[in-house]
Parts: sequence; C-alpha cells; structure tokens
Amino acid sequence: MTEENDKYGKELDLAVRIVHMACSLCQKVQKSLLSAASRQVLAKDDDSPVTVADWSVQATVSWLLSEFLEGQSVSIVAEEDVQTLSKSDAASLLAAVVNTVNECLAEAPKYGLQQPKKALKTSQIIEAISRCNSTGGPTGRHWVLDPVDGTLGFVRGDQYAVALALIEDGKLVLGVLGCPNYPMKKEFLNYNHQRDQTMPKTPPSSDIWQKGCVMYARRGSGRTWMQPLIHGDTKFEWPNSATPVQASPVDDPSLATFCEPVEKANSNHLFTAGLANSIGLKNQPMRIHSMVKYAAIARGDAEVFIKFARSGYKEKIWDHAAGVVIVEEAGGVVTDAGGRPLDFSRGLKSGVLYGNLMMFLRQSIPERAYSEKDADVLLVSLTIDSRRVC
Ligand SMILES: Nc1ncnc2c1ncn2[C@@H]1O[C@H](COP(=O)(O)O)[C@@H](OP(=O)(O)O)[C@H]1O
Ligand SMILES: [Mg+2]
Repeated sequence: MTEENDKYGKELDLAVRIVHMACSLCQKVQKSLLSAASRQVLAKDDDSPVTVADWSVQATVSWLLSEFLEGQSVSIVAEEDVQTLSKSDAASLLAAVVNTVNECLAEAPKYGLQQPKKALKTSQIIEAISRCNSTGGPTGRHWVLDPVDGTLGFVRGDQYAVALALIEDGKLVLGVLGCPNYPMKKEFLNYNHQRDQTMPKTPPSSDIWQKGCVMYARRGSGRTWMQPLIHGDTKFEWPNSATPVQASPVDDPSLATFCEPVEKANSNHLFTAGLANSIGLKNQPMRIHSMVKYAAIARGDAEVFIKFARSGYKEKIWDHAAGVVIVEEAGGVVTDAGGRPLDFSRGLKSGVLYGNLMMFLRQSIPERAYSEKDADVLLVSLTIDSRRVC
C-alpha cells in the first residue's frame, strides 16, 4: 500500500470501531426507551427531541477519539451541547448518561480498543461532550459527528444513524455511517420496521443479513464498504466482514426510486411529488428517517435523494458529511440544487451553497411553485458515466 493510499488508514480504522460501539450503545438505549413506561425524551430549544443516547454517543466518541489519536489536537464539530445536562433538575438524566457511557466503554475490547482504566467520572463525561464545540472551518482537521441522526426515527423505534466524518482543509476525507436498524439487505427492511403491521413478526433466518450495518469510505478510494453490526459476543473482525457496495446502475428516471425525509416539516412532500412527476420518477418515494437515505443510495436501494427544506432552514454539516463520502465513493453524485458540490469548508454554517436553482427545476416546475428564496433545496442525484440522471 502506498503512503497516499494509507493516508487516513488509522483514522478510518478507529472511526469504524467507534461507530460500531456507538451503534451498540444506541440499540440498548432504543430498546429501553421503547419498553419504558415513562420515555425519557426531551425537547431541545428548537423542539427537536433528544435522548440519553445523543449525549452518551457524543461523550463516548469524543473520549475515544481523544484517547486514541494521542498527540493530535482533536477538533470535533457535533450536534449536542451540555446546557440541558448541566441544569439542576437534570441529575437523573446525567446519571443515566454517565452509566450508559461507562457501560459502552467497558465493551471497548470487543472492538479491539482499550477500555479506560477506571470508569469515567461525571466531570470527565461533561468535559468530553463540551469538547465537541469546534465550529470547523477551511483549515485543519475537524471531525464531524451527528451522534443520533434522525432522533425522531430513533424514539419511534424506526430508522436512525450514527454519522462520523473527517474533514481536512475544508475537504471531506472519510465518512462512517452506522445504521443499526437498516439491515444488510433491503429485503429484510420491513422485519426491522416495527410500525409495519403487515410483515411477519419473526425474520426468516438469523444470519447477518438482517442485522444493521455500518458503511464507510475514504475519499478517493473509489470504494464504499459495508459491514454487519456486531451483535452479542461476536468480536469485531477487520476488515474481513466488509463487502463493497455500489450505487444503482439505473439511469432511467422511470425506473428510479427517490428517497426523502419522513417528516413533512423537514421536506415539502407536495413539492417533491411535483418535482418527481415532472422528471419522470414513477415509483413511490422511499421515506426514511435520517442519513440512512444516504446509505440506501450508496448501496443501490434507491437512486435519488431529494430534500426540499422550508425556506430559511440552514443545513448542518453533520447531517450530510458522512453520507456524502459514502455515496460519492460508491459512484453517486451529491450536489446542491445548483449542481454544485456541497461545501464543507464553511464549518458549522451550512454545507449547502445558495444560489440559483437547477435548470431542470426552472424548466419543469411552474414558476409559482418556487422562488429564489427557496434555494434551500438539497438534491442528491446519481450519475452513471458522469451523466446526471436529474
Ligand atoms: N425544519 C427542518 N428542515 C429540514 N431539516 C431539518 C429541519 N429540522 C431538523 N432538520 C434536520 O433533519 C434531520 C433529520 O433528517 P430527516 O428528516 O431526513 O430524517 C435532523 O437531524 P437530527 O435528528 O439529528 O436532529 C435535523 O438536523
Ligand atoms: Mg441530524
């Protein structure tokens, strides 16, 4: 392996192990949330939900990155802060976070990492969460973390993702996306989809294909890999359990399926239905919470991702960074509505560029359906042989 090829090898290896651990943490919290009589789900200032898992994953990832990237100053841009946790009435919540983090770190050897010599104290955990307050930017190395992306899906027992990416000098260099409820094969999707009453309760067999997955890629490698999530006492195997995935070869819009958010508040379904119709997308949209949509595109379960957020909403880099790398290295193309690559050099500010909408939108959507201020359109499209499908 040349030095260039090996660049970021250590970081990717570590990031994949960490995301596996974080997924396992989330699975435990999701299970207890769904079974608990009183569900410990809080609302943030913007009314979005947050749980023990969000803070616990952030603390765990922050602690592990700092511990195992010794000698590097570790800058992390992540979604959660400690304000709520530090309130005087949050003692039981904080205790639950401390307990969850320590339980997770105790399992580190299963993932080939060393556990802390002693359980972390509350102050160390608060410190690990608050350390993730970097704003990123055009220079230096910045880790970008969404500890639980799609928290709404998470609290509903549905899809969610753990997303970790590394940016160097404003460019994405690696991405890891953990999808604990997204099975290795699309066919098993409904078995994990607890709200679908029509599917049998028991999966047909208990092989790895029905378990969640972790996808990862390194910029420029031309490969995106997928691994089954580690379950029970199974030890993490690297890289034997990984298989390469590719974006779909479908380039006929009438055969393509587009993904979009489940939440109408996050993307205008009426608008996307009109858009889909006008570009000849005939299949029903695949509505999934979280960055699992990027996973679906990267391995060819769907072809297009359209998000049409309300005017004024600023996309956050942690909601896209890991997904963009895995889709692009799998052969897909990710752009904003203007056809430009997403800009991750602007740190906490939107990674999405603003400007004119794409030509095809101008041609096919009636003028009254959008205006220049509707430029908060994010469109992830697939190209085959460098030709845009849409
Ligand atoms: N009004 C809004 N418009 C668009 N996206 C929004 C939004 N409010 C929140 N989001 C983002 O959409 C993410 C969920 O994506 P999706 O709707 O595709 O499942 C949320 O991630 P979190 O759940 O991590 O906060 C949040 O960052
Ligand atoms: Mg998110």
